[in-house]
Amino acid sequence: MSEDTAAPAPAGEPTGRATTRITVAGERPYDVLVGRGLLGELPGLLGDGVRKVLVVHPRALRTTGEAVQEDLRAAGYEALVAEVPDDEDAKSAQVAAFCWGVLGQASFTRSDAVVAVGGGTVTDLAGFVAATWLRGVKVVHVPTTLLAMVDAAVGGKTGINTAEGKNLVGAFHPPAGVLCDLAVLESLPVHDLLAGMAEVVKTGFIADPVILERIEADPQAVRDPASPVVRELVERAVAVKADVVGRDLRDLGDREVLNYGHTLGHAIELVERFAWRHGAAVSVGMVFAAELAALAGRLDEAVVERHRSVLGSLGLPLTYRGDRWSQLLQAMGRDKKTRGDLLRFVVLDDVARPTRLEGPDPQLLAAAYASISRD
Ligand SMILES: NC(=O)c1ccc[n+]([C@@H]2O[C@H](COP(=O)([O-])OP(=O)(O)OC[C@H]3O[C@@H](n4cnc5c(N)ncnc54)[C@H](O)[C@@H]3O)[C@@H](O)[C@H]2O)c1
Ligand SMILES: O=C(O)C(=O)C[C@@H](O)[C@H](O)[C@H](O)COP(=O)(O)O
Ligand SMILES: [Zn+2]
Repeated sequence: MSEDTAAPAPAGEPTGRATTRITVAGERPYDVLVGRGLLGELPGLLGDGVRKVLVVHPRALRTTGEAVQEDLRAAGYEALVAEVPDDEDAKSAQVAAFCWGVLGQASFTRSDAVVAVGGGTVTDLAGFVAATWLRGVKVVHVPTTLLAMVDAAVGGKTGINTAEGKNLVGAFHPPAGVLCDLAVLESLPVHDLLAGMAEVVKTGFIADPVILERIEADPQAVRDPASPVVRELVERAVAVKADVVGRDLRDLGDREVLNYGHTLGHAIELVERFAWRHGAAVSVGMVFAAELAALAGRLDEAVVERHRSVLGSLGLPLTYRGDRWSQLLQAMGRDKKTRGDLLRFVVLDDVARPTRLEGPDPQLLAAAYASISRD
């Protein structure tokens, strides 16, 4: 992680700190910038040779999307916008086809680019559109939710949902750069900020316990997007993600740890027909994974309780409906970590010691579920 002064925070900004630059290694390394007032950095991340840019934004962020379009036009680009539905409705084959139509009508070539302005649903969709248009054009992400800054915009996993489940269609397509402008978090509803904190907590449990200590020290401070602790948490979580995806872009081994809590989490999202925020479902999924590891004799009960206390202090859910177990089991069978009939879970041996649990006994699974289920 390094600091630079390329885009100093405008006068009056609360932190007054320079921009932090976290480089993600890989075939084409790229930078994640964290700071305030970063939009001027967009042309630098787009790089040379780009003439046309499609700005993809959700309905709720029309003003922001159009402002980015205007900035790009002022910088000499031919900029278009594609407005997509809010929330998970953006991640569908129909919406991807709509974006391909816009790119086709405007004759986008391989040297042109896509810019995603939005939460994780929009970075996933726009990344997938960029991965598939002409078999791959540049994408730059401008994440506008905490979750997208710390997780979805970094690492090149892109995708859409199908009727059968989350992210079942997608591609690995790393961005050319990521701009995390913390000022945009100030309009984010607090429940969305806290949903993003679930993925921050995830990186704490799998790799960086200081994240957990910061939240435990002052759970109220993390509800204020202008607080220095939120910036530190963003930087720490991005650093964990950058390290993991820099070693294993294609999810062939190490990267699976980023799926902690997601086996049950994704199943809950499907059963809830995507009415739950991703982060909320992952919160329950992490408590489940912790209970499973404890029942398997791998994790101390104290660490299980630490899951409940950290996630609970953020107002995140810890339980789910007892009457949905068979539906959840069926959905978990389609998780990407499953091999044949063998369910596989990321579990912890301890904090920052992630491992895998393969093919757990069905009775163990049911017992772990009983410990998180409610009427
Ligand atoms: N590709 C990955 O590695 C990865 C990682 C984690 C999550 N994800 C995906 O990310 C998605 C969840 O992302 P999310 O939680 O950001 O949800 P989201 O994209 O649905 O955004 C949440 C809501 O906030 C609104 N919003 C966004 N920015 C705002 C702002 N600055 N001010 C006010 N409102 C704003 C959006 O319109 C939406 O209604 C899921 O589909 C999940 O699967 C992907
Ligand atoms: O980047 C990853 O790898 C992750 O698993 C991060 C998760 O937070 C994210 O939700 C991801 O989209 C899940 O991927 P999937 O492969 O289970 O669909
Ligand atoms: Zn996730």
